[in-house]
Amino acid sequence: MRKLFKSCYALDQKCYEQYGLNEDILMEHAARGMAEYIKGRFEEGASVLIVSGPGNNGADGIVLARQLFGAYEVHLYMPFGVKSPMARLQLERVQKLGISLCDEPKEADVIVDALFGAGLNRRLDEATQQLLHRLNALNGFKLACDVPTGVGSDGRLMPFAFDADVTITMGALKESLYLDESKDMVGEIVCTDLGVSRERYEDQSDTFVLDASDLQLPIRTAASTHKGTFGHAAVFCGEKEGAGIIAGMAASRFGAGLTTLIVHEKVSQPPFLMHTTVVPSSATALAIGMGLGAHFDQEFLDKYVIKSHLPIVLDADAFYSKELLGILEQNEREVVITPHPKEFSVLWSQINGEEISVDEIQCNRFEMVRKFNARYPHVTLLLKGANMLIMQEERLYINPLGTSVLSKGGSGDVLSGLIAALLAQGYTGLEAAIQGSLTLTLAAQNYKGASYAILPTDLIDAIQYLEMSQK
Ligand SMILES: NC(=O)C1=CN([C@@H]2O[C@H](COP(=O)(O)OP(=O)(O)OC[C@H]3O[C@@H](n4cnc5c(N)ncnc54)[C@H](OP(=O)(O)O)[C@@H]3O)[C@@H](O)[C@H]2O)[C@@H](O)CC1
Ligand SMILES: Nc1ncnc2c1ncn2[C@@H]1O[C@H](COP(=O)(O)OP(=O)(O)O)[C@@H](O)[C@H]1O
Repeated sequence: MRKLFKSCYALDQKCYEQYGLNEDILMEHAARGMAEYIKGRFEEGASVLIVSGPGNNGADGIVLARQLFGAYEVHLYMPFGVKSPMARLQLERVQKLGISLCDEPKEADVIVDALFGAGLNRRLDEATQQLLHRLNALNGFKLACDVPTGVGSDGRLMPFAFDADVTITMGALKESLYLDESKDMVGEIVCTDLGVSRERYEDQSDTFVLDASDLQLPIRTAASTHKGTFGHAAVFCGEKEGAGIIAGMAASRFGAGLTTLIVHEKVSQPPFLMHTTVVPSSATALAIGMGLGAHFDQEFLDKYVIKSHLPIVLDADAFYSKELLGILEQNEREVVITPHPKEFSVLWSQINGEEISVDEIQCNRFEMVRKFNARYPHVTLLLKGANMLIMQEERLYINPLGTSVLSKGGSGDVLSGLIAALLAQGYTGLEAAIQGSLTLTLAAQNYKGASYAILPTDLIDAIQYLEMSQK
């Protein structure tokens, strides 16, 4: 897993004050990171259009032009002139080298966006939007310097943004690159160092990006075991019984020794799942909310869910029930909640009486998750989305490994089942949420069918092969 930062301003300051570096050195390395990437992908002689803005993001682009000039066919386009002292200095240097500016953007093998980076501080005007439109329409490979123009430092997408194939980000990873809204624009994210190693550049952080290598499957190592060794997941099956059945199948596939569906009446579950009308005394974890509706009366929920001490996953319809949300106050219990943004909006209104739209949540995903955590630090919140956010006790993890393959009814039910399986096997809420989410996304990546075709059962099937694909 890698550290993530809101902004790199303080980290740059540390380079100046503690390591005696200066802007010039940092910039030279920023550009070198981009140059190395281009050299690794494109033969000498390839054409590179660099579109530079007036600030230090533009200055990075000008330095790149200098570093590539001679070996590559460099076109430097600077539609807004220079404003920052570093941009002015870098422009003087390239002019001495004989690089002249071009009058308009033109097709090239590589298109570099160095218009605005971390300093974007207001809406892009019409002319800049038009320019981005033109750049996005070019066929060349698109590289964004630090942050694609149009992705604000708070992660909000302007009406228009550069559509990068790769973003070479400077020094450390930034939160703005990992908002759902940015996911289509940033492309691959590559972090380059700025003259000191990543370890020396970065400070403490309580925010992390998860990698595939963080996956730890519930692999069985002991030999003298029986099914009770691996816990008993009890999954509530409500009005839409399919949701509970999918979650139960995922729980069984992910290693719960036993899985029981809690039902009112017989459901058409697969033969390896049991069903009962009460929670079995051997249960070690509960999952409730998927397709629940108003299936169980309050007395039943009170007895078997709210007054239970068992670790629990709350999902979907659970967020519409003030009584079930009372579980959030149970400080001694392992509680994982897995809302998607609409459910988070409902949850927020239930716990705070404050209405917040899905759009507002999506623009402020990190902030909203942190606000929730400030109130319920012991609860593990997993906010679903293109990049899932997971937070407990002031530590925030982001899983960027999901794909649109997962945008299909039932994927979230699989996730609840995976988390319930791990809770049943004794994982903490945080570990269960992290590992369940990694498993869901990696199973989706391993799916070999067409991107539109997956079924929740395909995801569940893919889980059995993760162990082999990890080796
Ligand atoms: N230690 C360092 O400094 C390092 C910095 N590095 C690089 O510097 C980048 C940050 O540079 P930066 O701070 O100069 O900001 P940048 O993104 O160029 O934008 C500011 C300029 O844009 C303008 N402007 C803003 N919004 C606008 C809008 N909507 N529409 C129009 N104009 C707008 C703004 O104008 P003003 O507000 O002053 O009127 C100002 O002129 C960073 O992303 C990285 O690439 C690396 O080299 C590593 C070391
Ligand atoms: N485009 C996407 N990229 C990454 N993950 C996605 C994408 N679309 C959906 N997901 C993931 O799939 C799951 C869908 O959950 P949810 O909407 O609750 O489904 P359901 O309730 O129908 O089972 C979530 O974990 C979400 O993060």
